[in-house]
Amino acid sequence: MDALLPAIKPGLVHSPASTFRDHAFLFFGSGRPVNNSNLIRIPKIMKVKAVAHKQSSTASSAPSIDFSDPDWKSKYQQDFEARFNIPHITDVLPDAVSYPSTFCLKMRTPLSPDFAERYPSDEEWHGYINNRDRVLLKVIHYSSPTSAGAECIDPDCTWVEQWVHRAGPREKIYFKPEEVKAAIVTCGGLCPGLNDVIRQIVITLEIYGVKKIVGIPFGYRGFSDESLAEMPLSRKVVQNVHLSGGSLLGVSRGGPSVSEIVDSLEERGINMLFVLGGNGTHAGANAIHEECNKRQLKVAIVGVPKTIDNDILFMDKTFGFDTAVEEAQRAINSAYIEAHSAYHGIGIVKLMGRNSGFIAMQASLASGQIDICLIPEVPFNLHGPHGVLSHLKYLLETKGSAVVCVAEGAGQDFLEKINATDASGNIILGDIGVHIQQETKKYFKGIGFPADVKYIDPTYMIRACRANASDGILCTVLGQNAVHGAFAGYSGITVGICNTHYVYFPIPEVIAQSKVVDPNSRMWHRCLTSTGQPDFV
Ligand SMILES: Nc1ncnc2c1ncn2[C@@H]1O[C@H](COP(=O)(O)OP(=O)(O)OP(=O)(O)O)[C@@H](O)[C@H]1O
Ligand SMILES: O=P(O)(O)OC[C@H]1O[C@](O)(CO)[C@@H](O)[C@@H]1O
Ligand SMILES: [Mg+2]
Repeated sequence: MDALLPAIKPGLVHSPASTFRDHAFLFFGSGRPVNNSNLIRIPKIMKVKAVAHKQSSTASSAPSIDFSDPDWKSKYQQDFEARFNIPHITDVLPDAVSYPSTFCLKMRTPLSPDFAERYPSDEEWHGYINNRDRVLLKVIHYSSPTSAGAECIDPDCTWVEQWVHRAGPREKIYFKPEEVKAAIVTCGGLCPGLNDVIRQIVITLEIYGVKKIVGIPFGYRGFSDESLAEMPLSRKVVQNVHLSGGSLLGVSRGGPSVSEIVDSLEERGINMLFVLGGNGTHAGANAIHEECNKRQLKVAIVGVPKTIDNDILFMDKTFGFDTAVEEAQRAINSAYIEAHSAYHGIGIVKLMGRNSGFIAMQASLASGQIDICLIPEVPFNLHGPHGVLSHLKYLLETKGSAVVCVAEGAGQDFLEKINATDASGNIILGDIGVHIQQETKKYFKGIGFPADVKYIDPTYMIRACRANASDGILCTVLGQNAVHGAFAGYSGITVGICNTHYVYFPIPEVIAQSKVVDPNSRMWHRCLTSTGQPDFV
């Protein structure tokens, strides 16, 4: 162990929970920023917007783990269990009554005479999830902090099991279907699969026996804008909505305050709210959940993470991401063909990804046509002997053409700050794609080296399409599980896929930071292997 120490750069790392529960942990590993972990070093590039600064944080005064304490591991695990505990309506309403579930897996049809009264409660086989079922959050046991991508809690990289709650239907439900008014709202930007999730939520609610289901139009705005009427939803209404992209309900950024939203929930008699959105939307959902608790309302608030950026912590992926990556292939292939067919052709493609380079990285990997992939997490120079431009010259000299894929959040330091935010408080970014295009043209003109530069920005095309099959399945499972979570009485939770299993997370844990690409991960290394690009610093 001692021999390893010089290679280890421990940093004080705040876990996502530290934002909420005054904890911090030492991180041992390669010393590079890590992500997708319960141990997070906050990278410099992180643009933490309203999500984080609207939450209270006392993390800076947090204690760290004392590894000389022989019980540190069990204390860590207890803390973890507490952090990932999922809030339940009985936490604030201890007298809330439960009922046998009306979700019956053996029911042939909701109208079948055999099962008109649902399954008898003494039925042995039921297919329900036990509340104590758990899923392992981390499945790799790194034997050393120097293992690629290692995420270690202590200097010995001790194996610490971290369990999260398994999603699915429970035997006991806390809402009588006939007393439920469920609402669905879609917020933030578009994402392939929104309609698939809406559809599955409606279908599953009906299977439980819910009759009152409505859509709130245009995101949170729909709660306050009186000109926007609720949209009644049923299996019939949503039957084919997944065949097109976008959101049946519409989306928006910004909107009313949390207390206005909860006033509106009360006025409308909504006691189940399904919130589809990204980090910002989930921050809102959690605040709505807390406000409902404060008012002692029996309301279940359940999120479904939506983002093509794939920037939500702890999840294998978010719905829409796969489709966006797939759609990006068209743009990359066009850039490749243009570049390849031109004399000294250079194709540049900009892809979405405000804080995270997942789309750019995966699209580059998938296409096999990218020579240079630039993401927000990995600093680079454009100019200078090790810069992107001189590598482009080398590529033109050796291969005759080159293709660059750049994430929208990359290289923001090169651009003048716009100092503006959108309606939700997200920082408006400068256009790195146009900047690289201009600098590339200038550079080759300056050195008198012919180069034919073509720029493609498929921005909205990669998210305004319908979900592919893989995302369609993910949306189906997430949508169904969202309803199971609400009926089971959980609130302030979100659903996710974790090591291929489906789980519930408490919302604050997944939005504490944006998930980012770990420059020390195997996946980024694979991307570098595939492109063959050098370091640009
Ligand atoms: N910290 C917050 N507290 C309460 N509401 C918030 C917060 N941050 C954002 N919201 C609200 O959530 C909604 C969506 O936020 P935002 O526009 O940031 O999209 P998002 O959910 O992060 O999705 P995307 O990935 O498309 O950006 C907006 O209506 C916004 O007002
Ligand atoms: O133009 P809009 O709708 O604000 O959305 C743009 C943003 O949406 C996202 O796709 C998802 O958050 C970001 O990558 C991008 O910056
Ligand atoms: Mg966001």
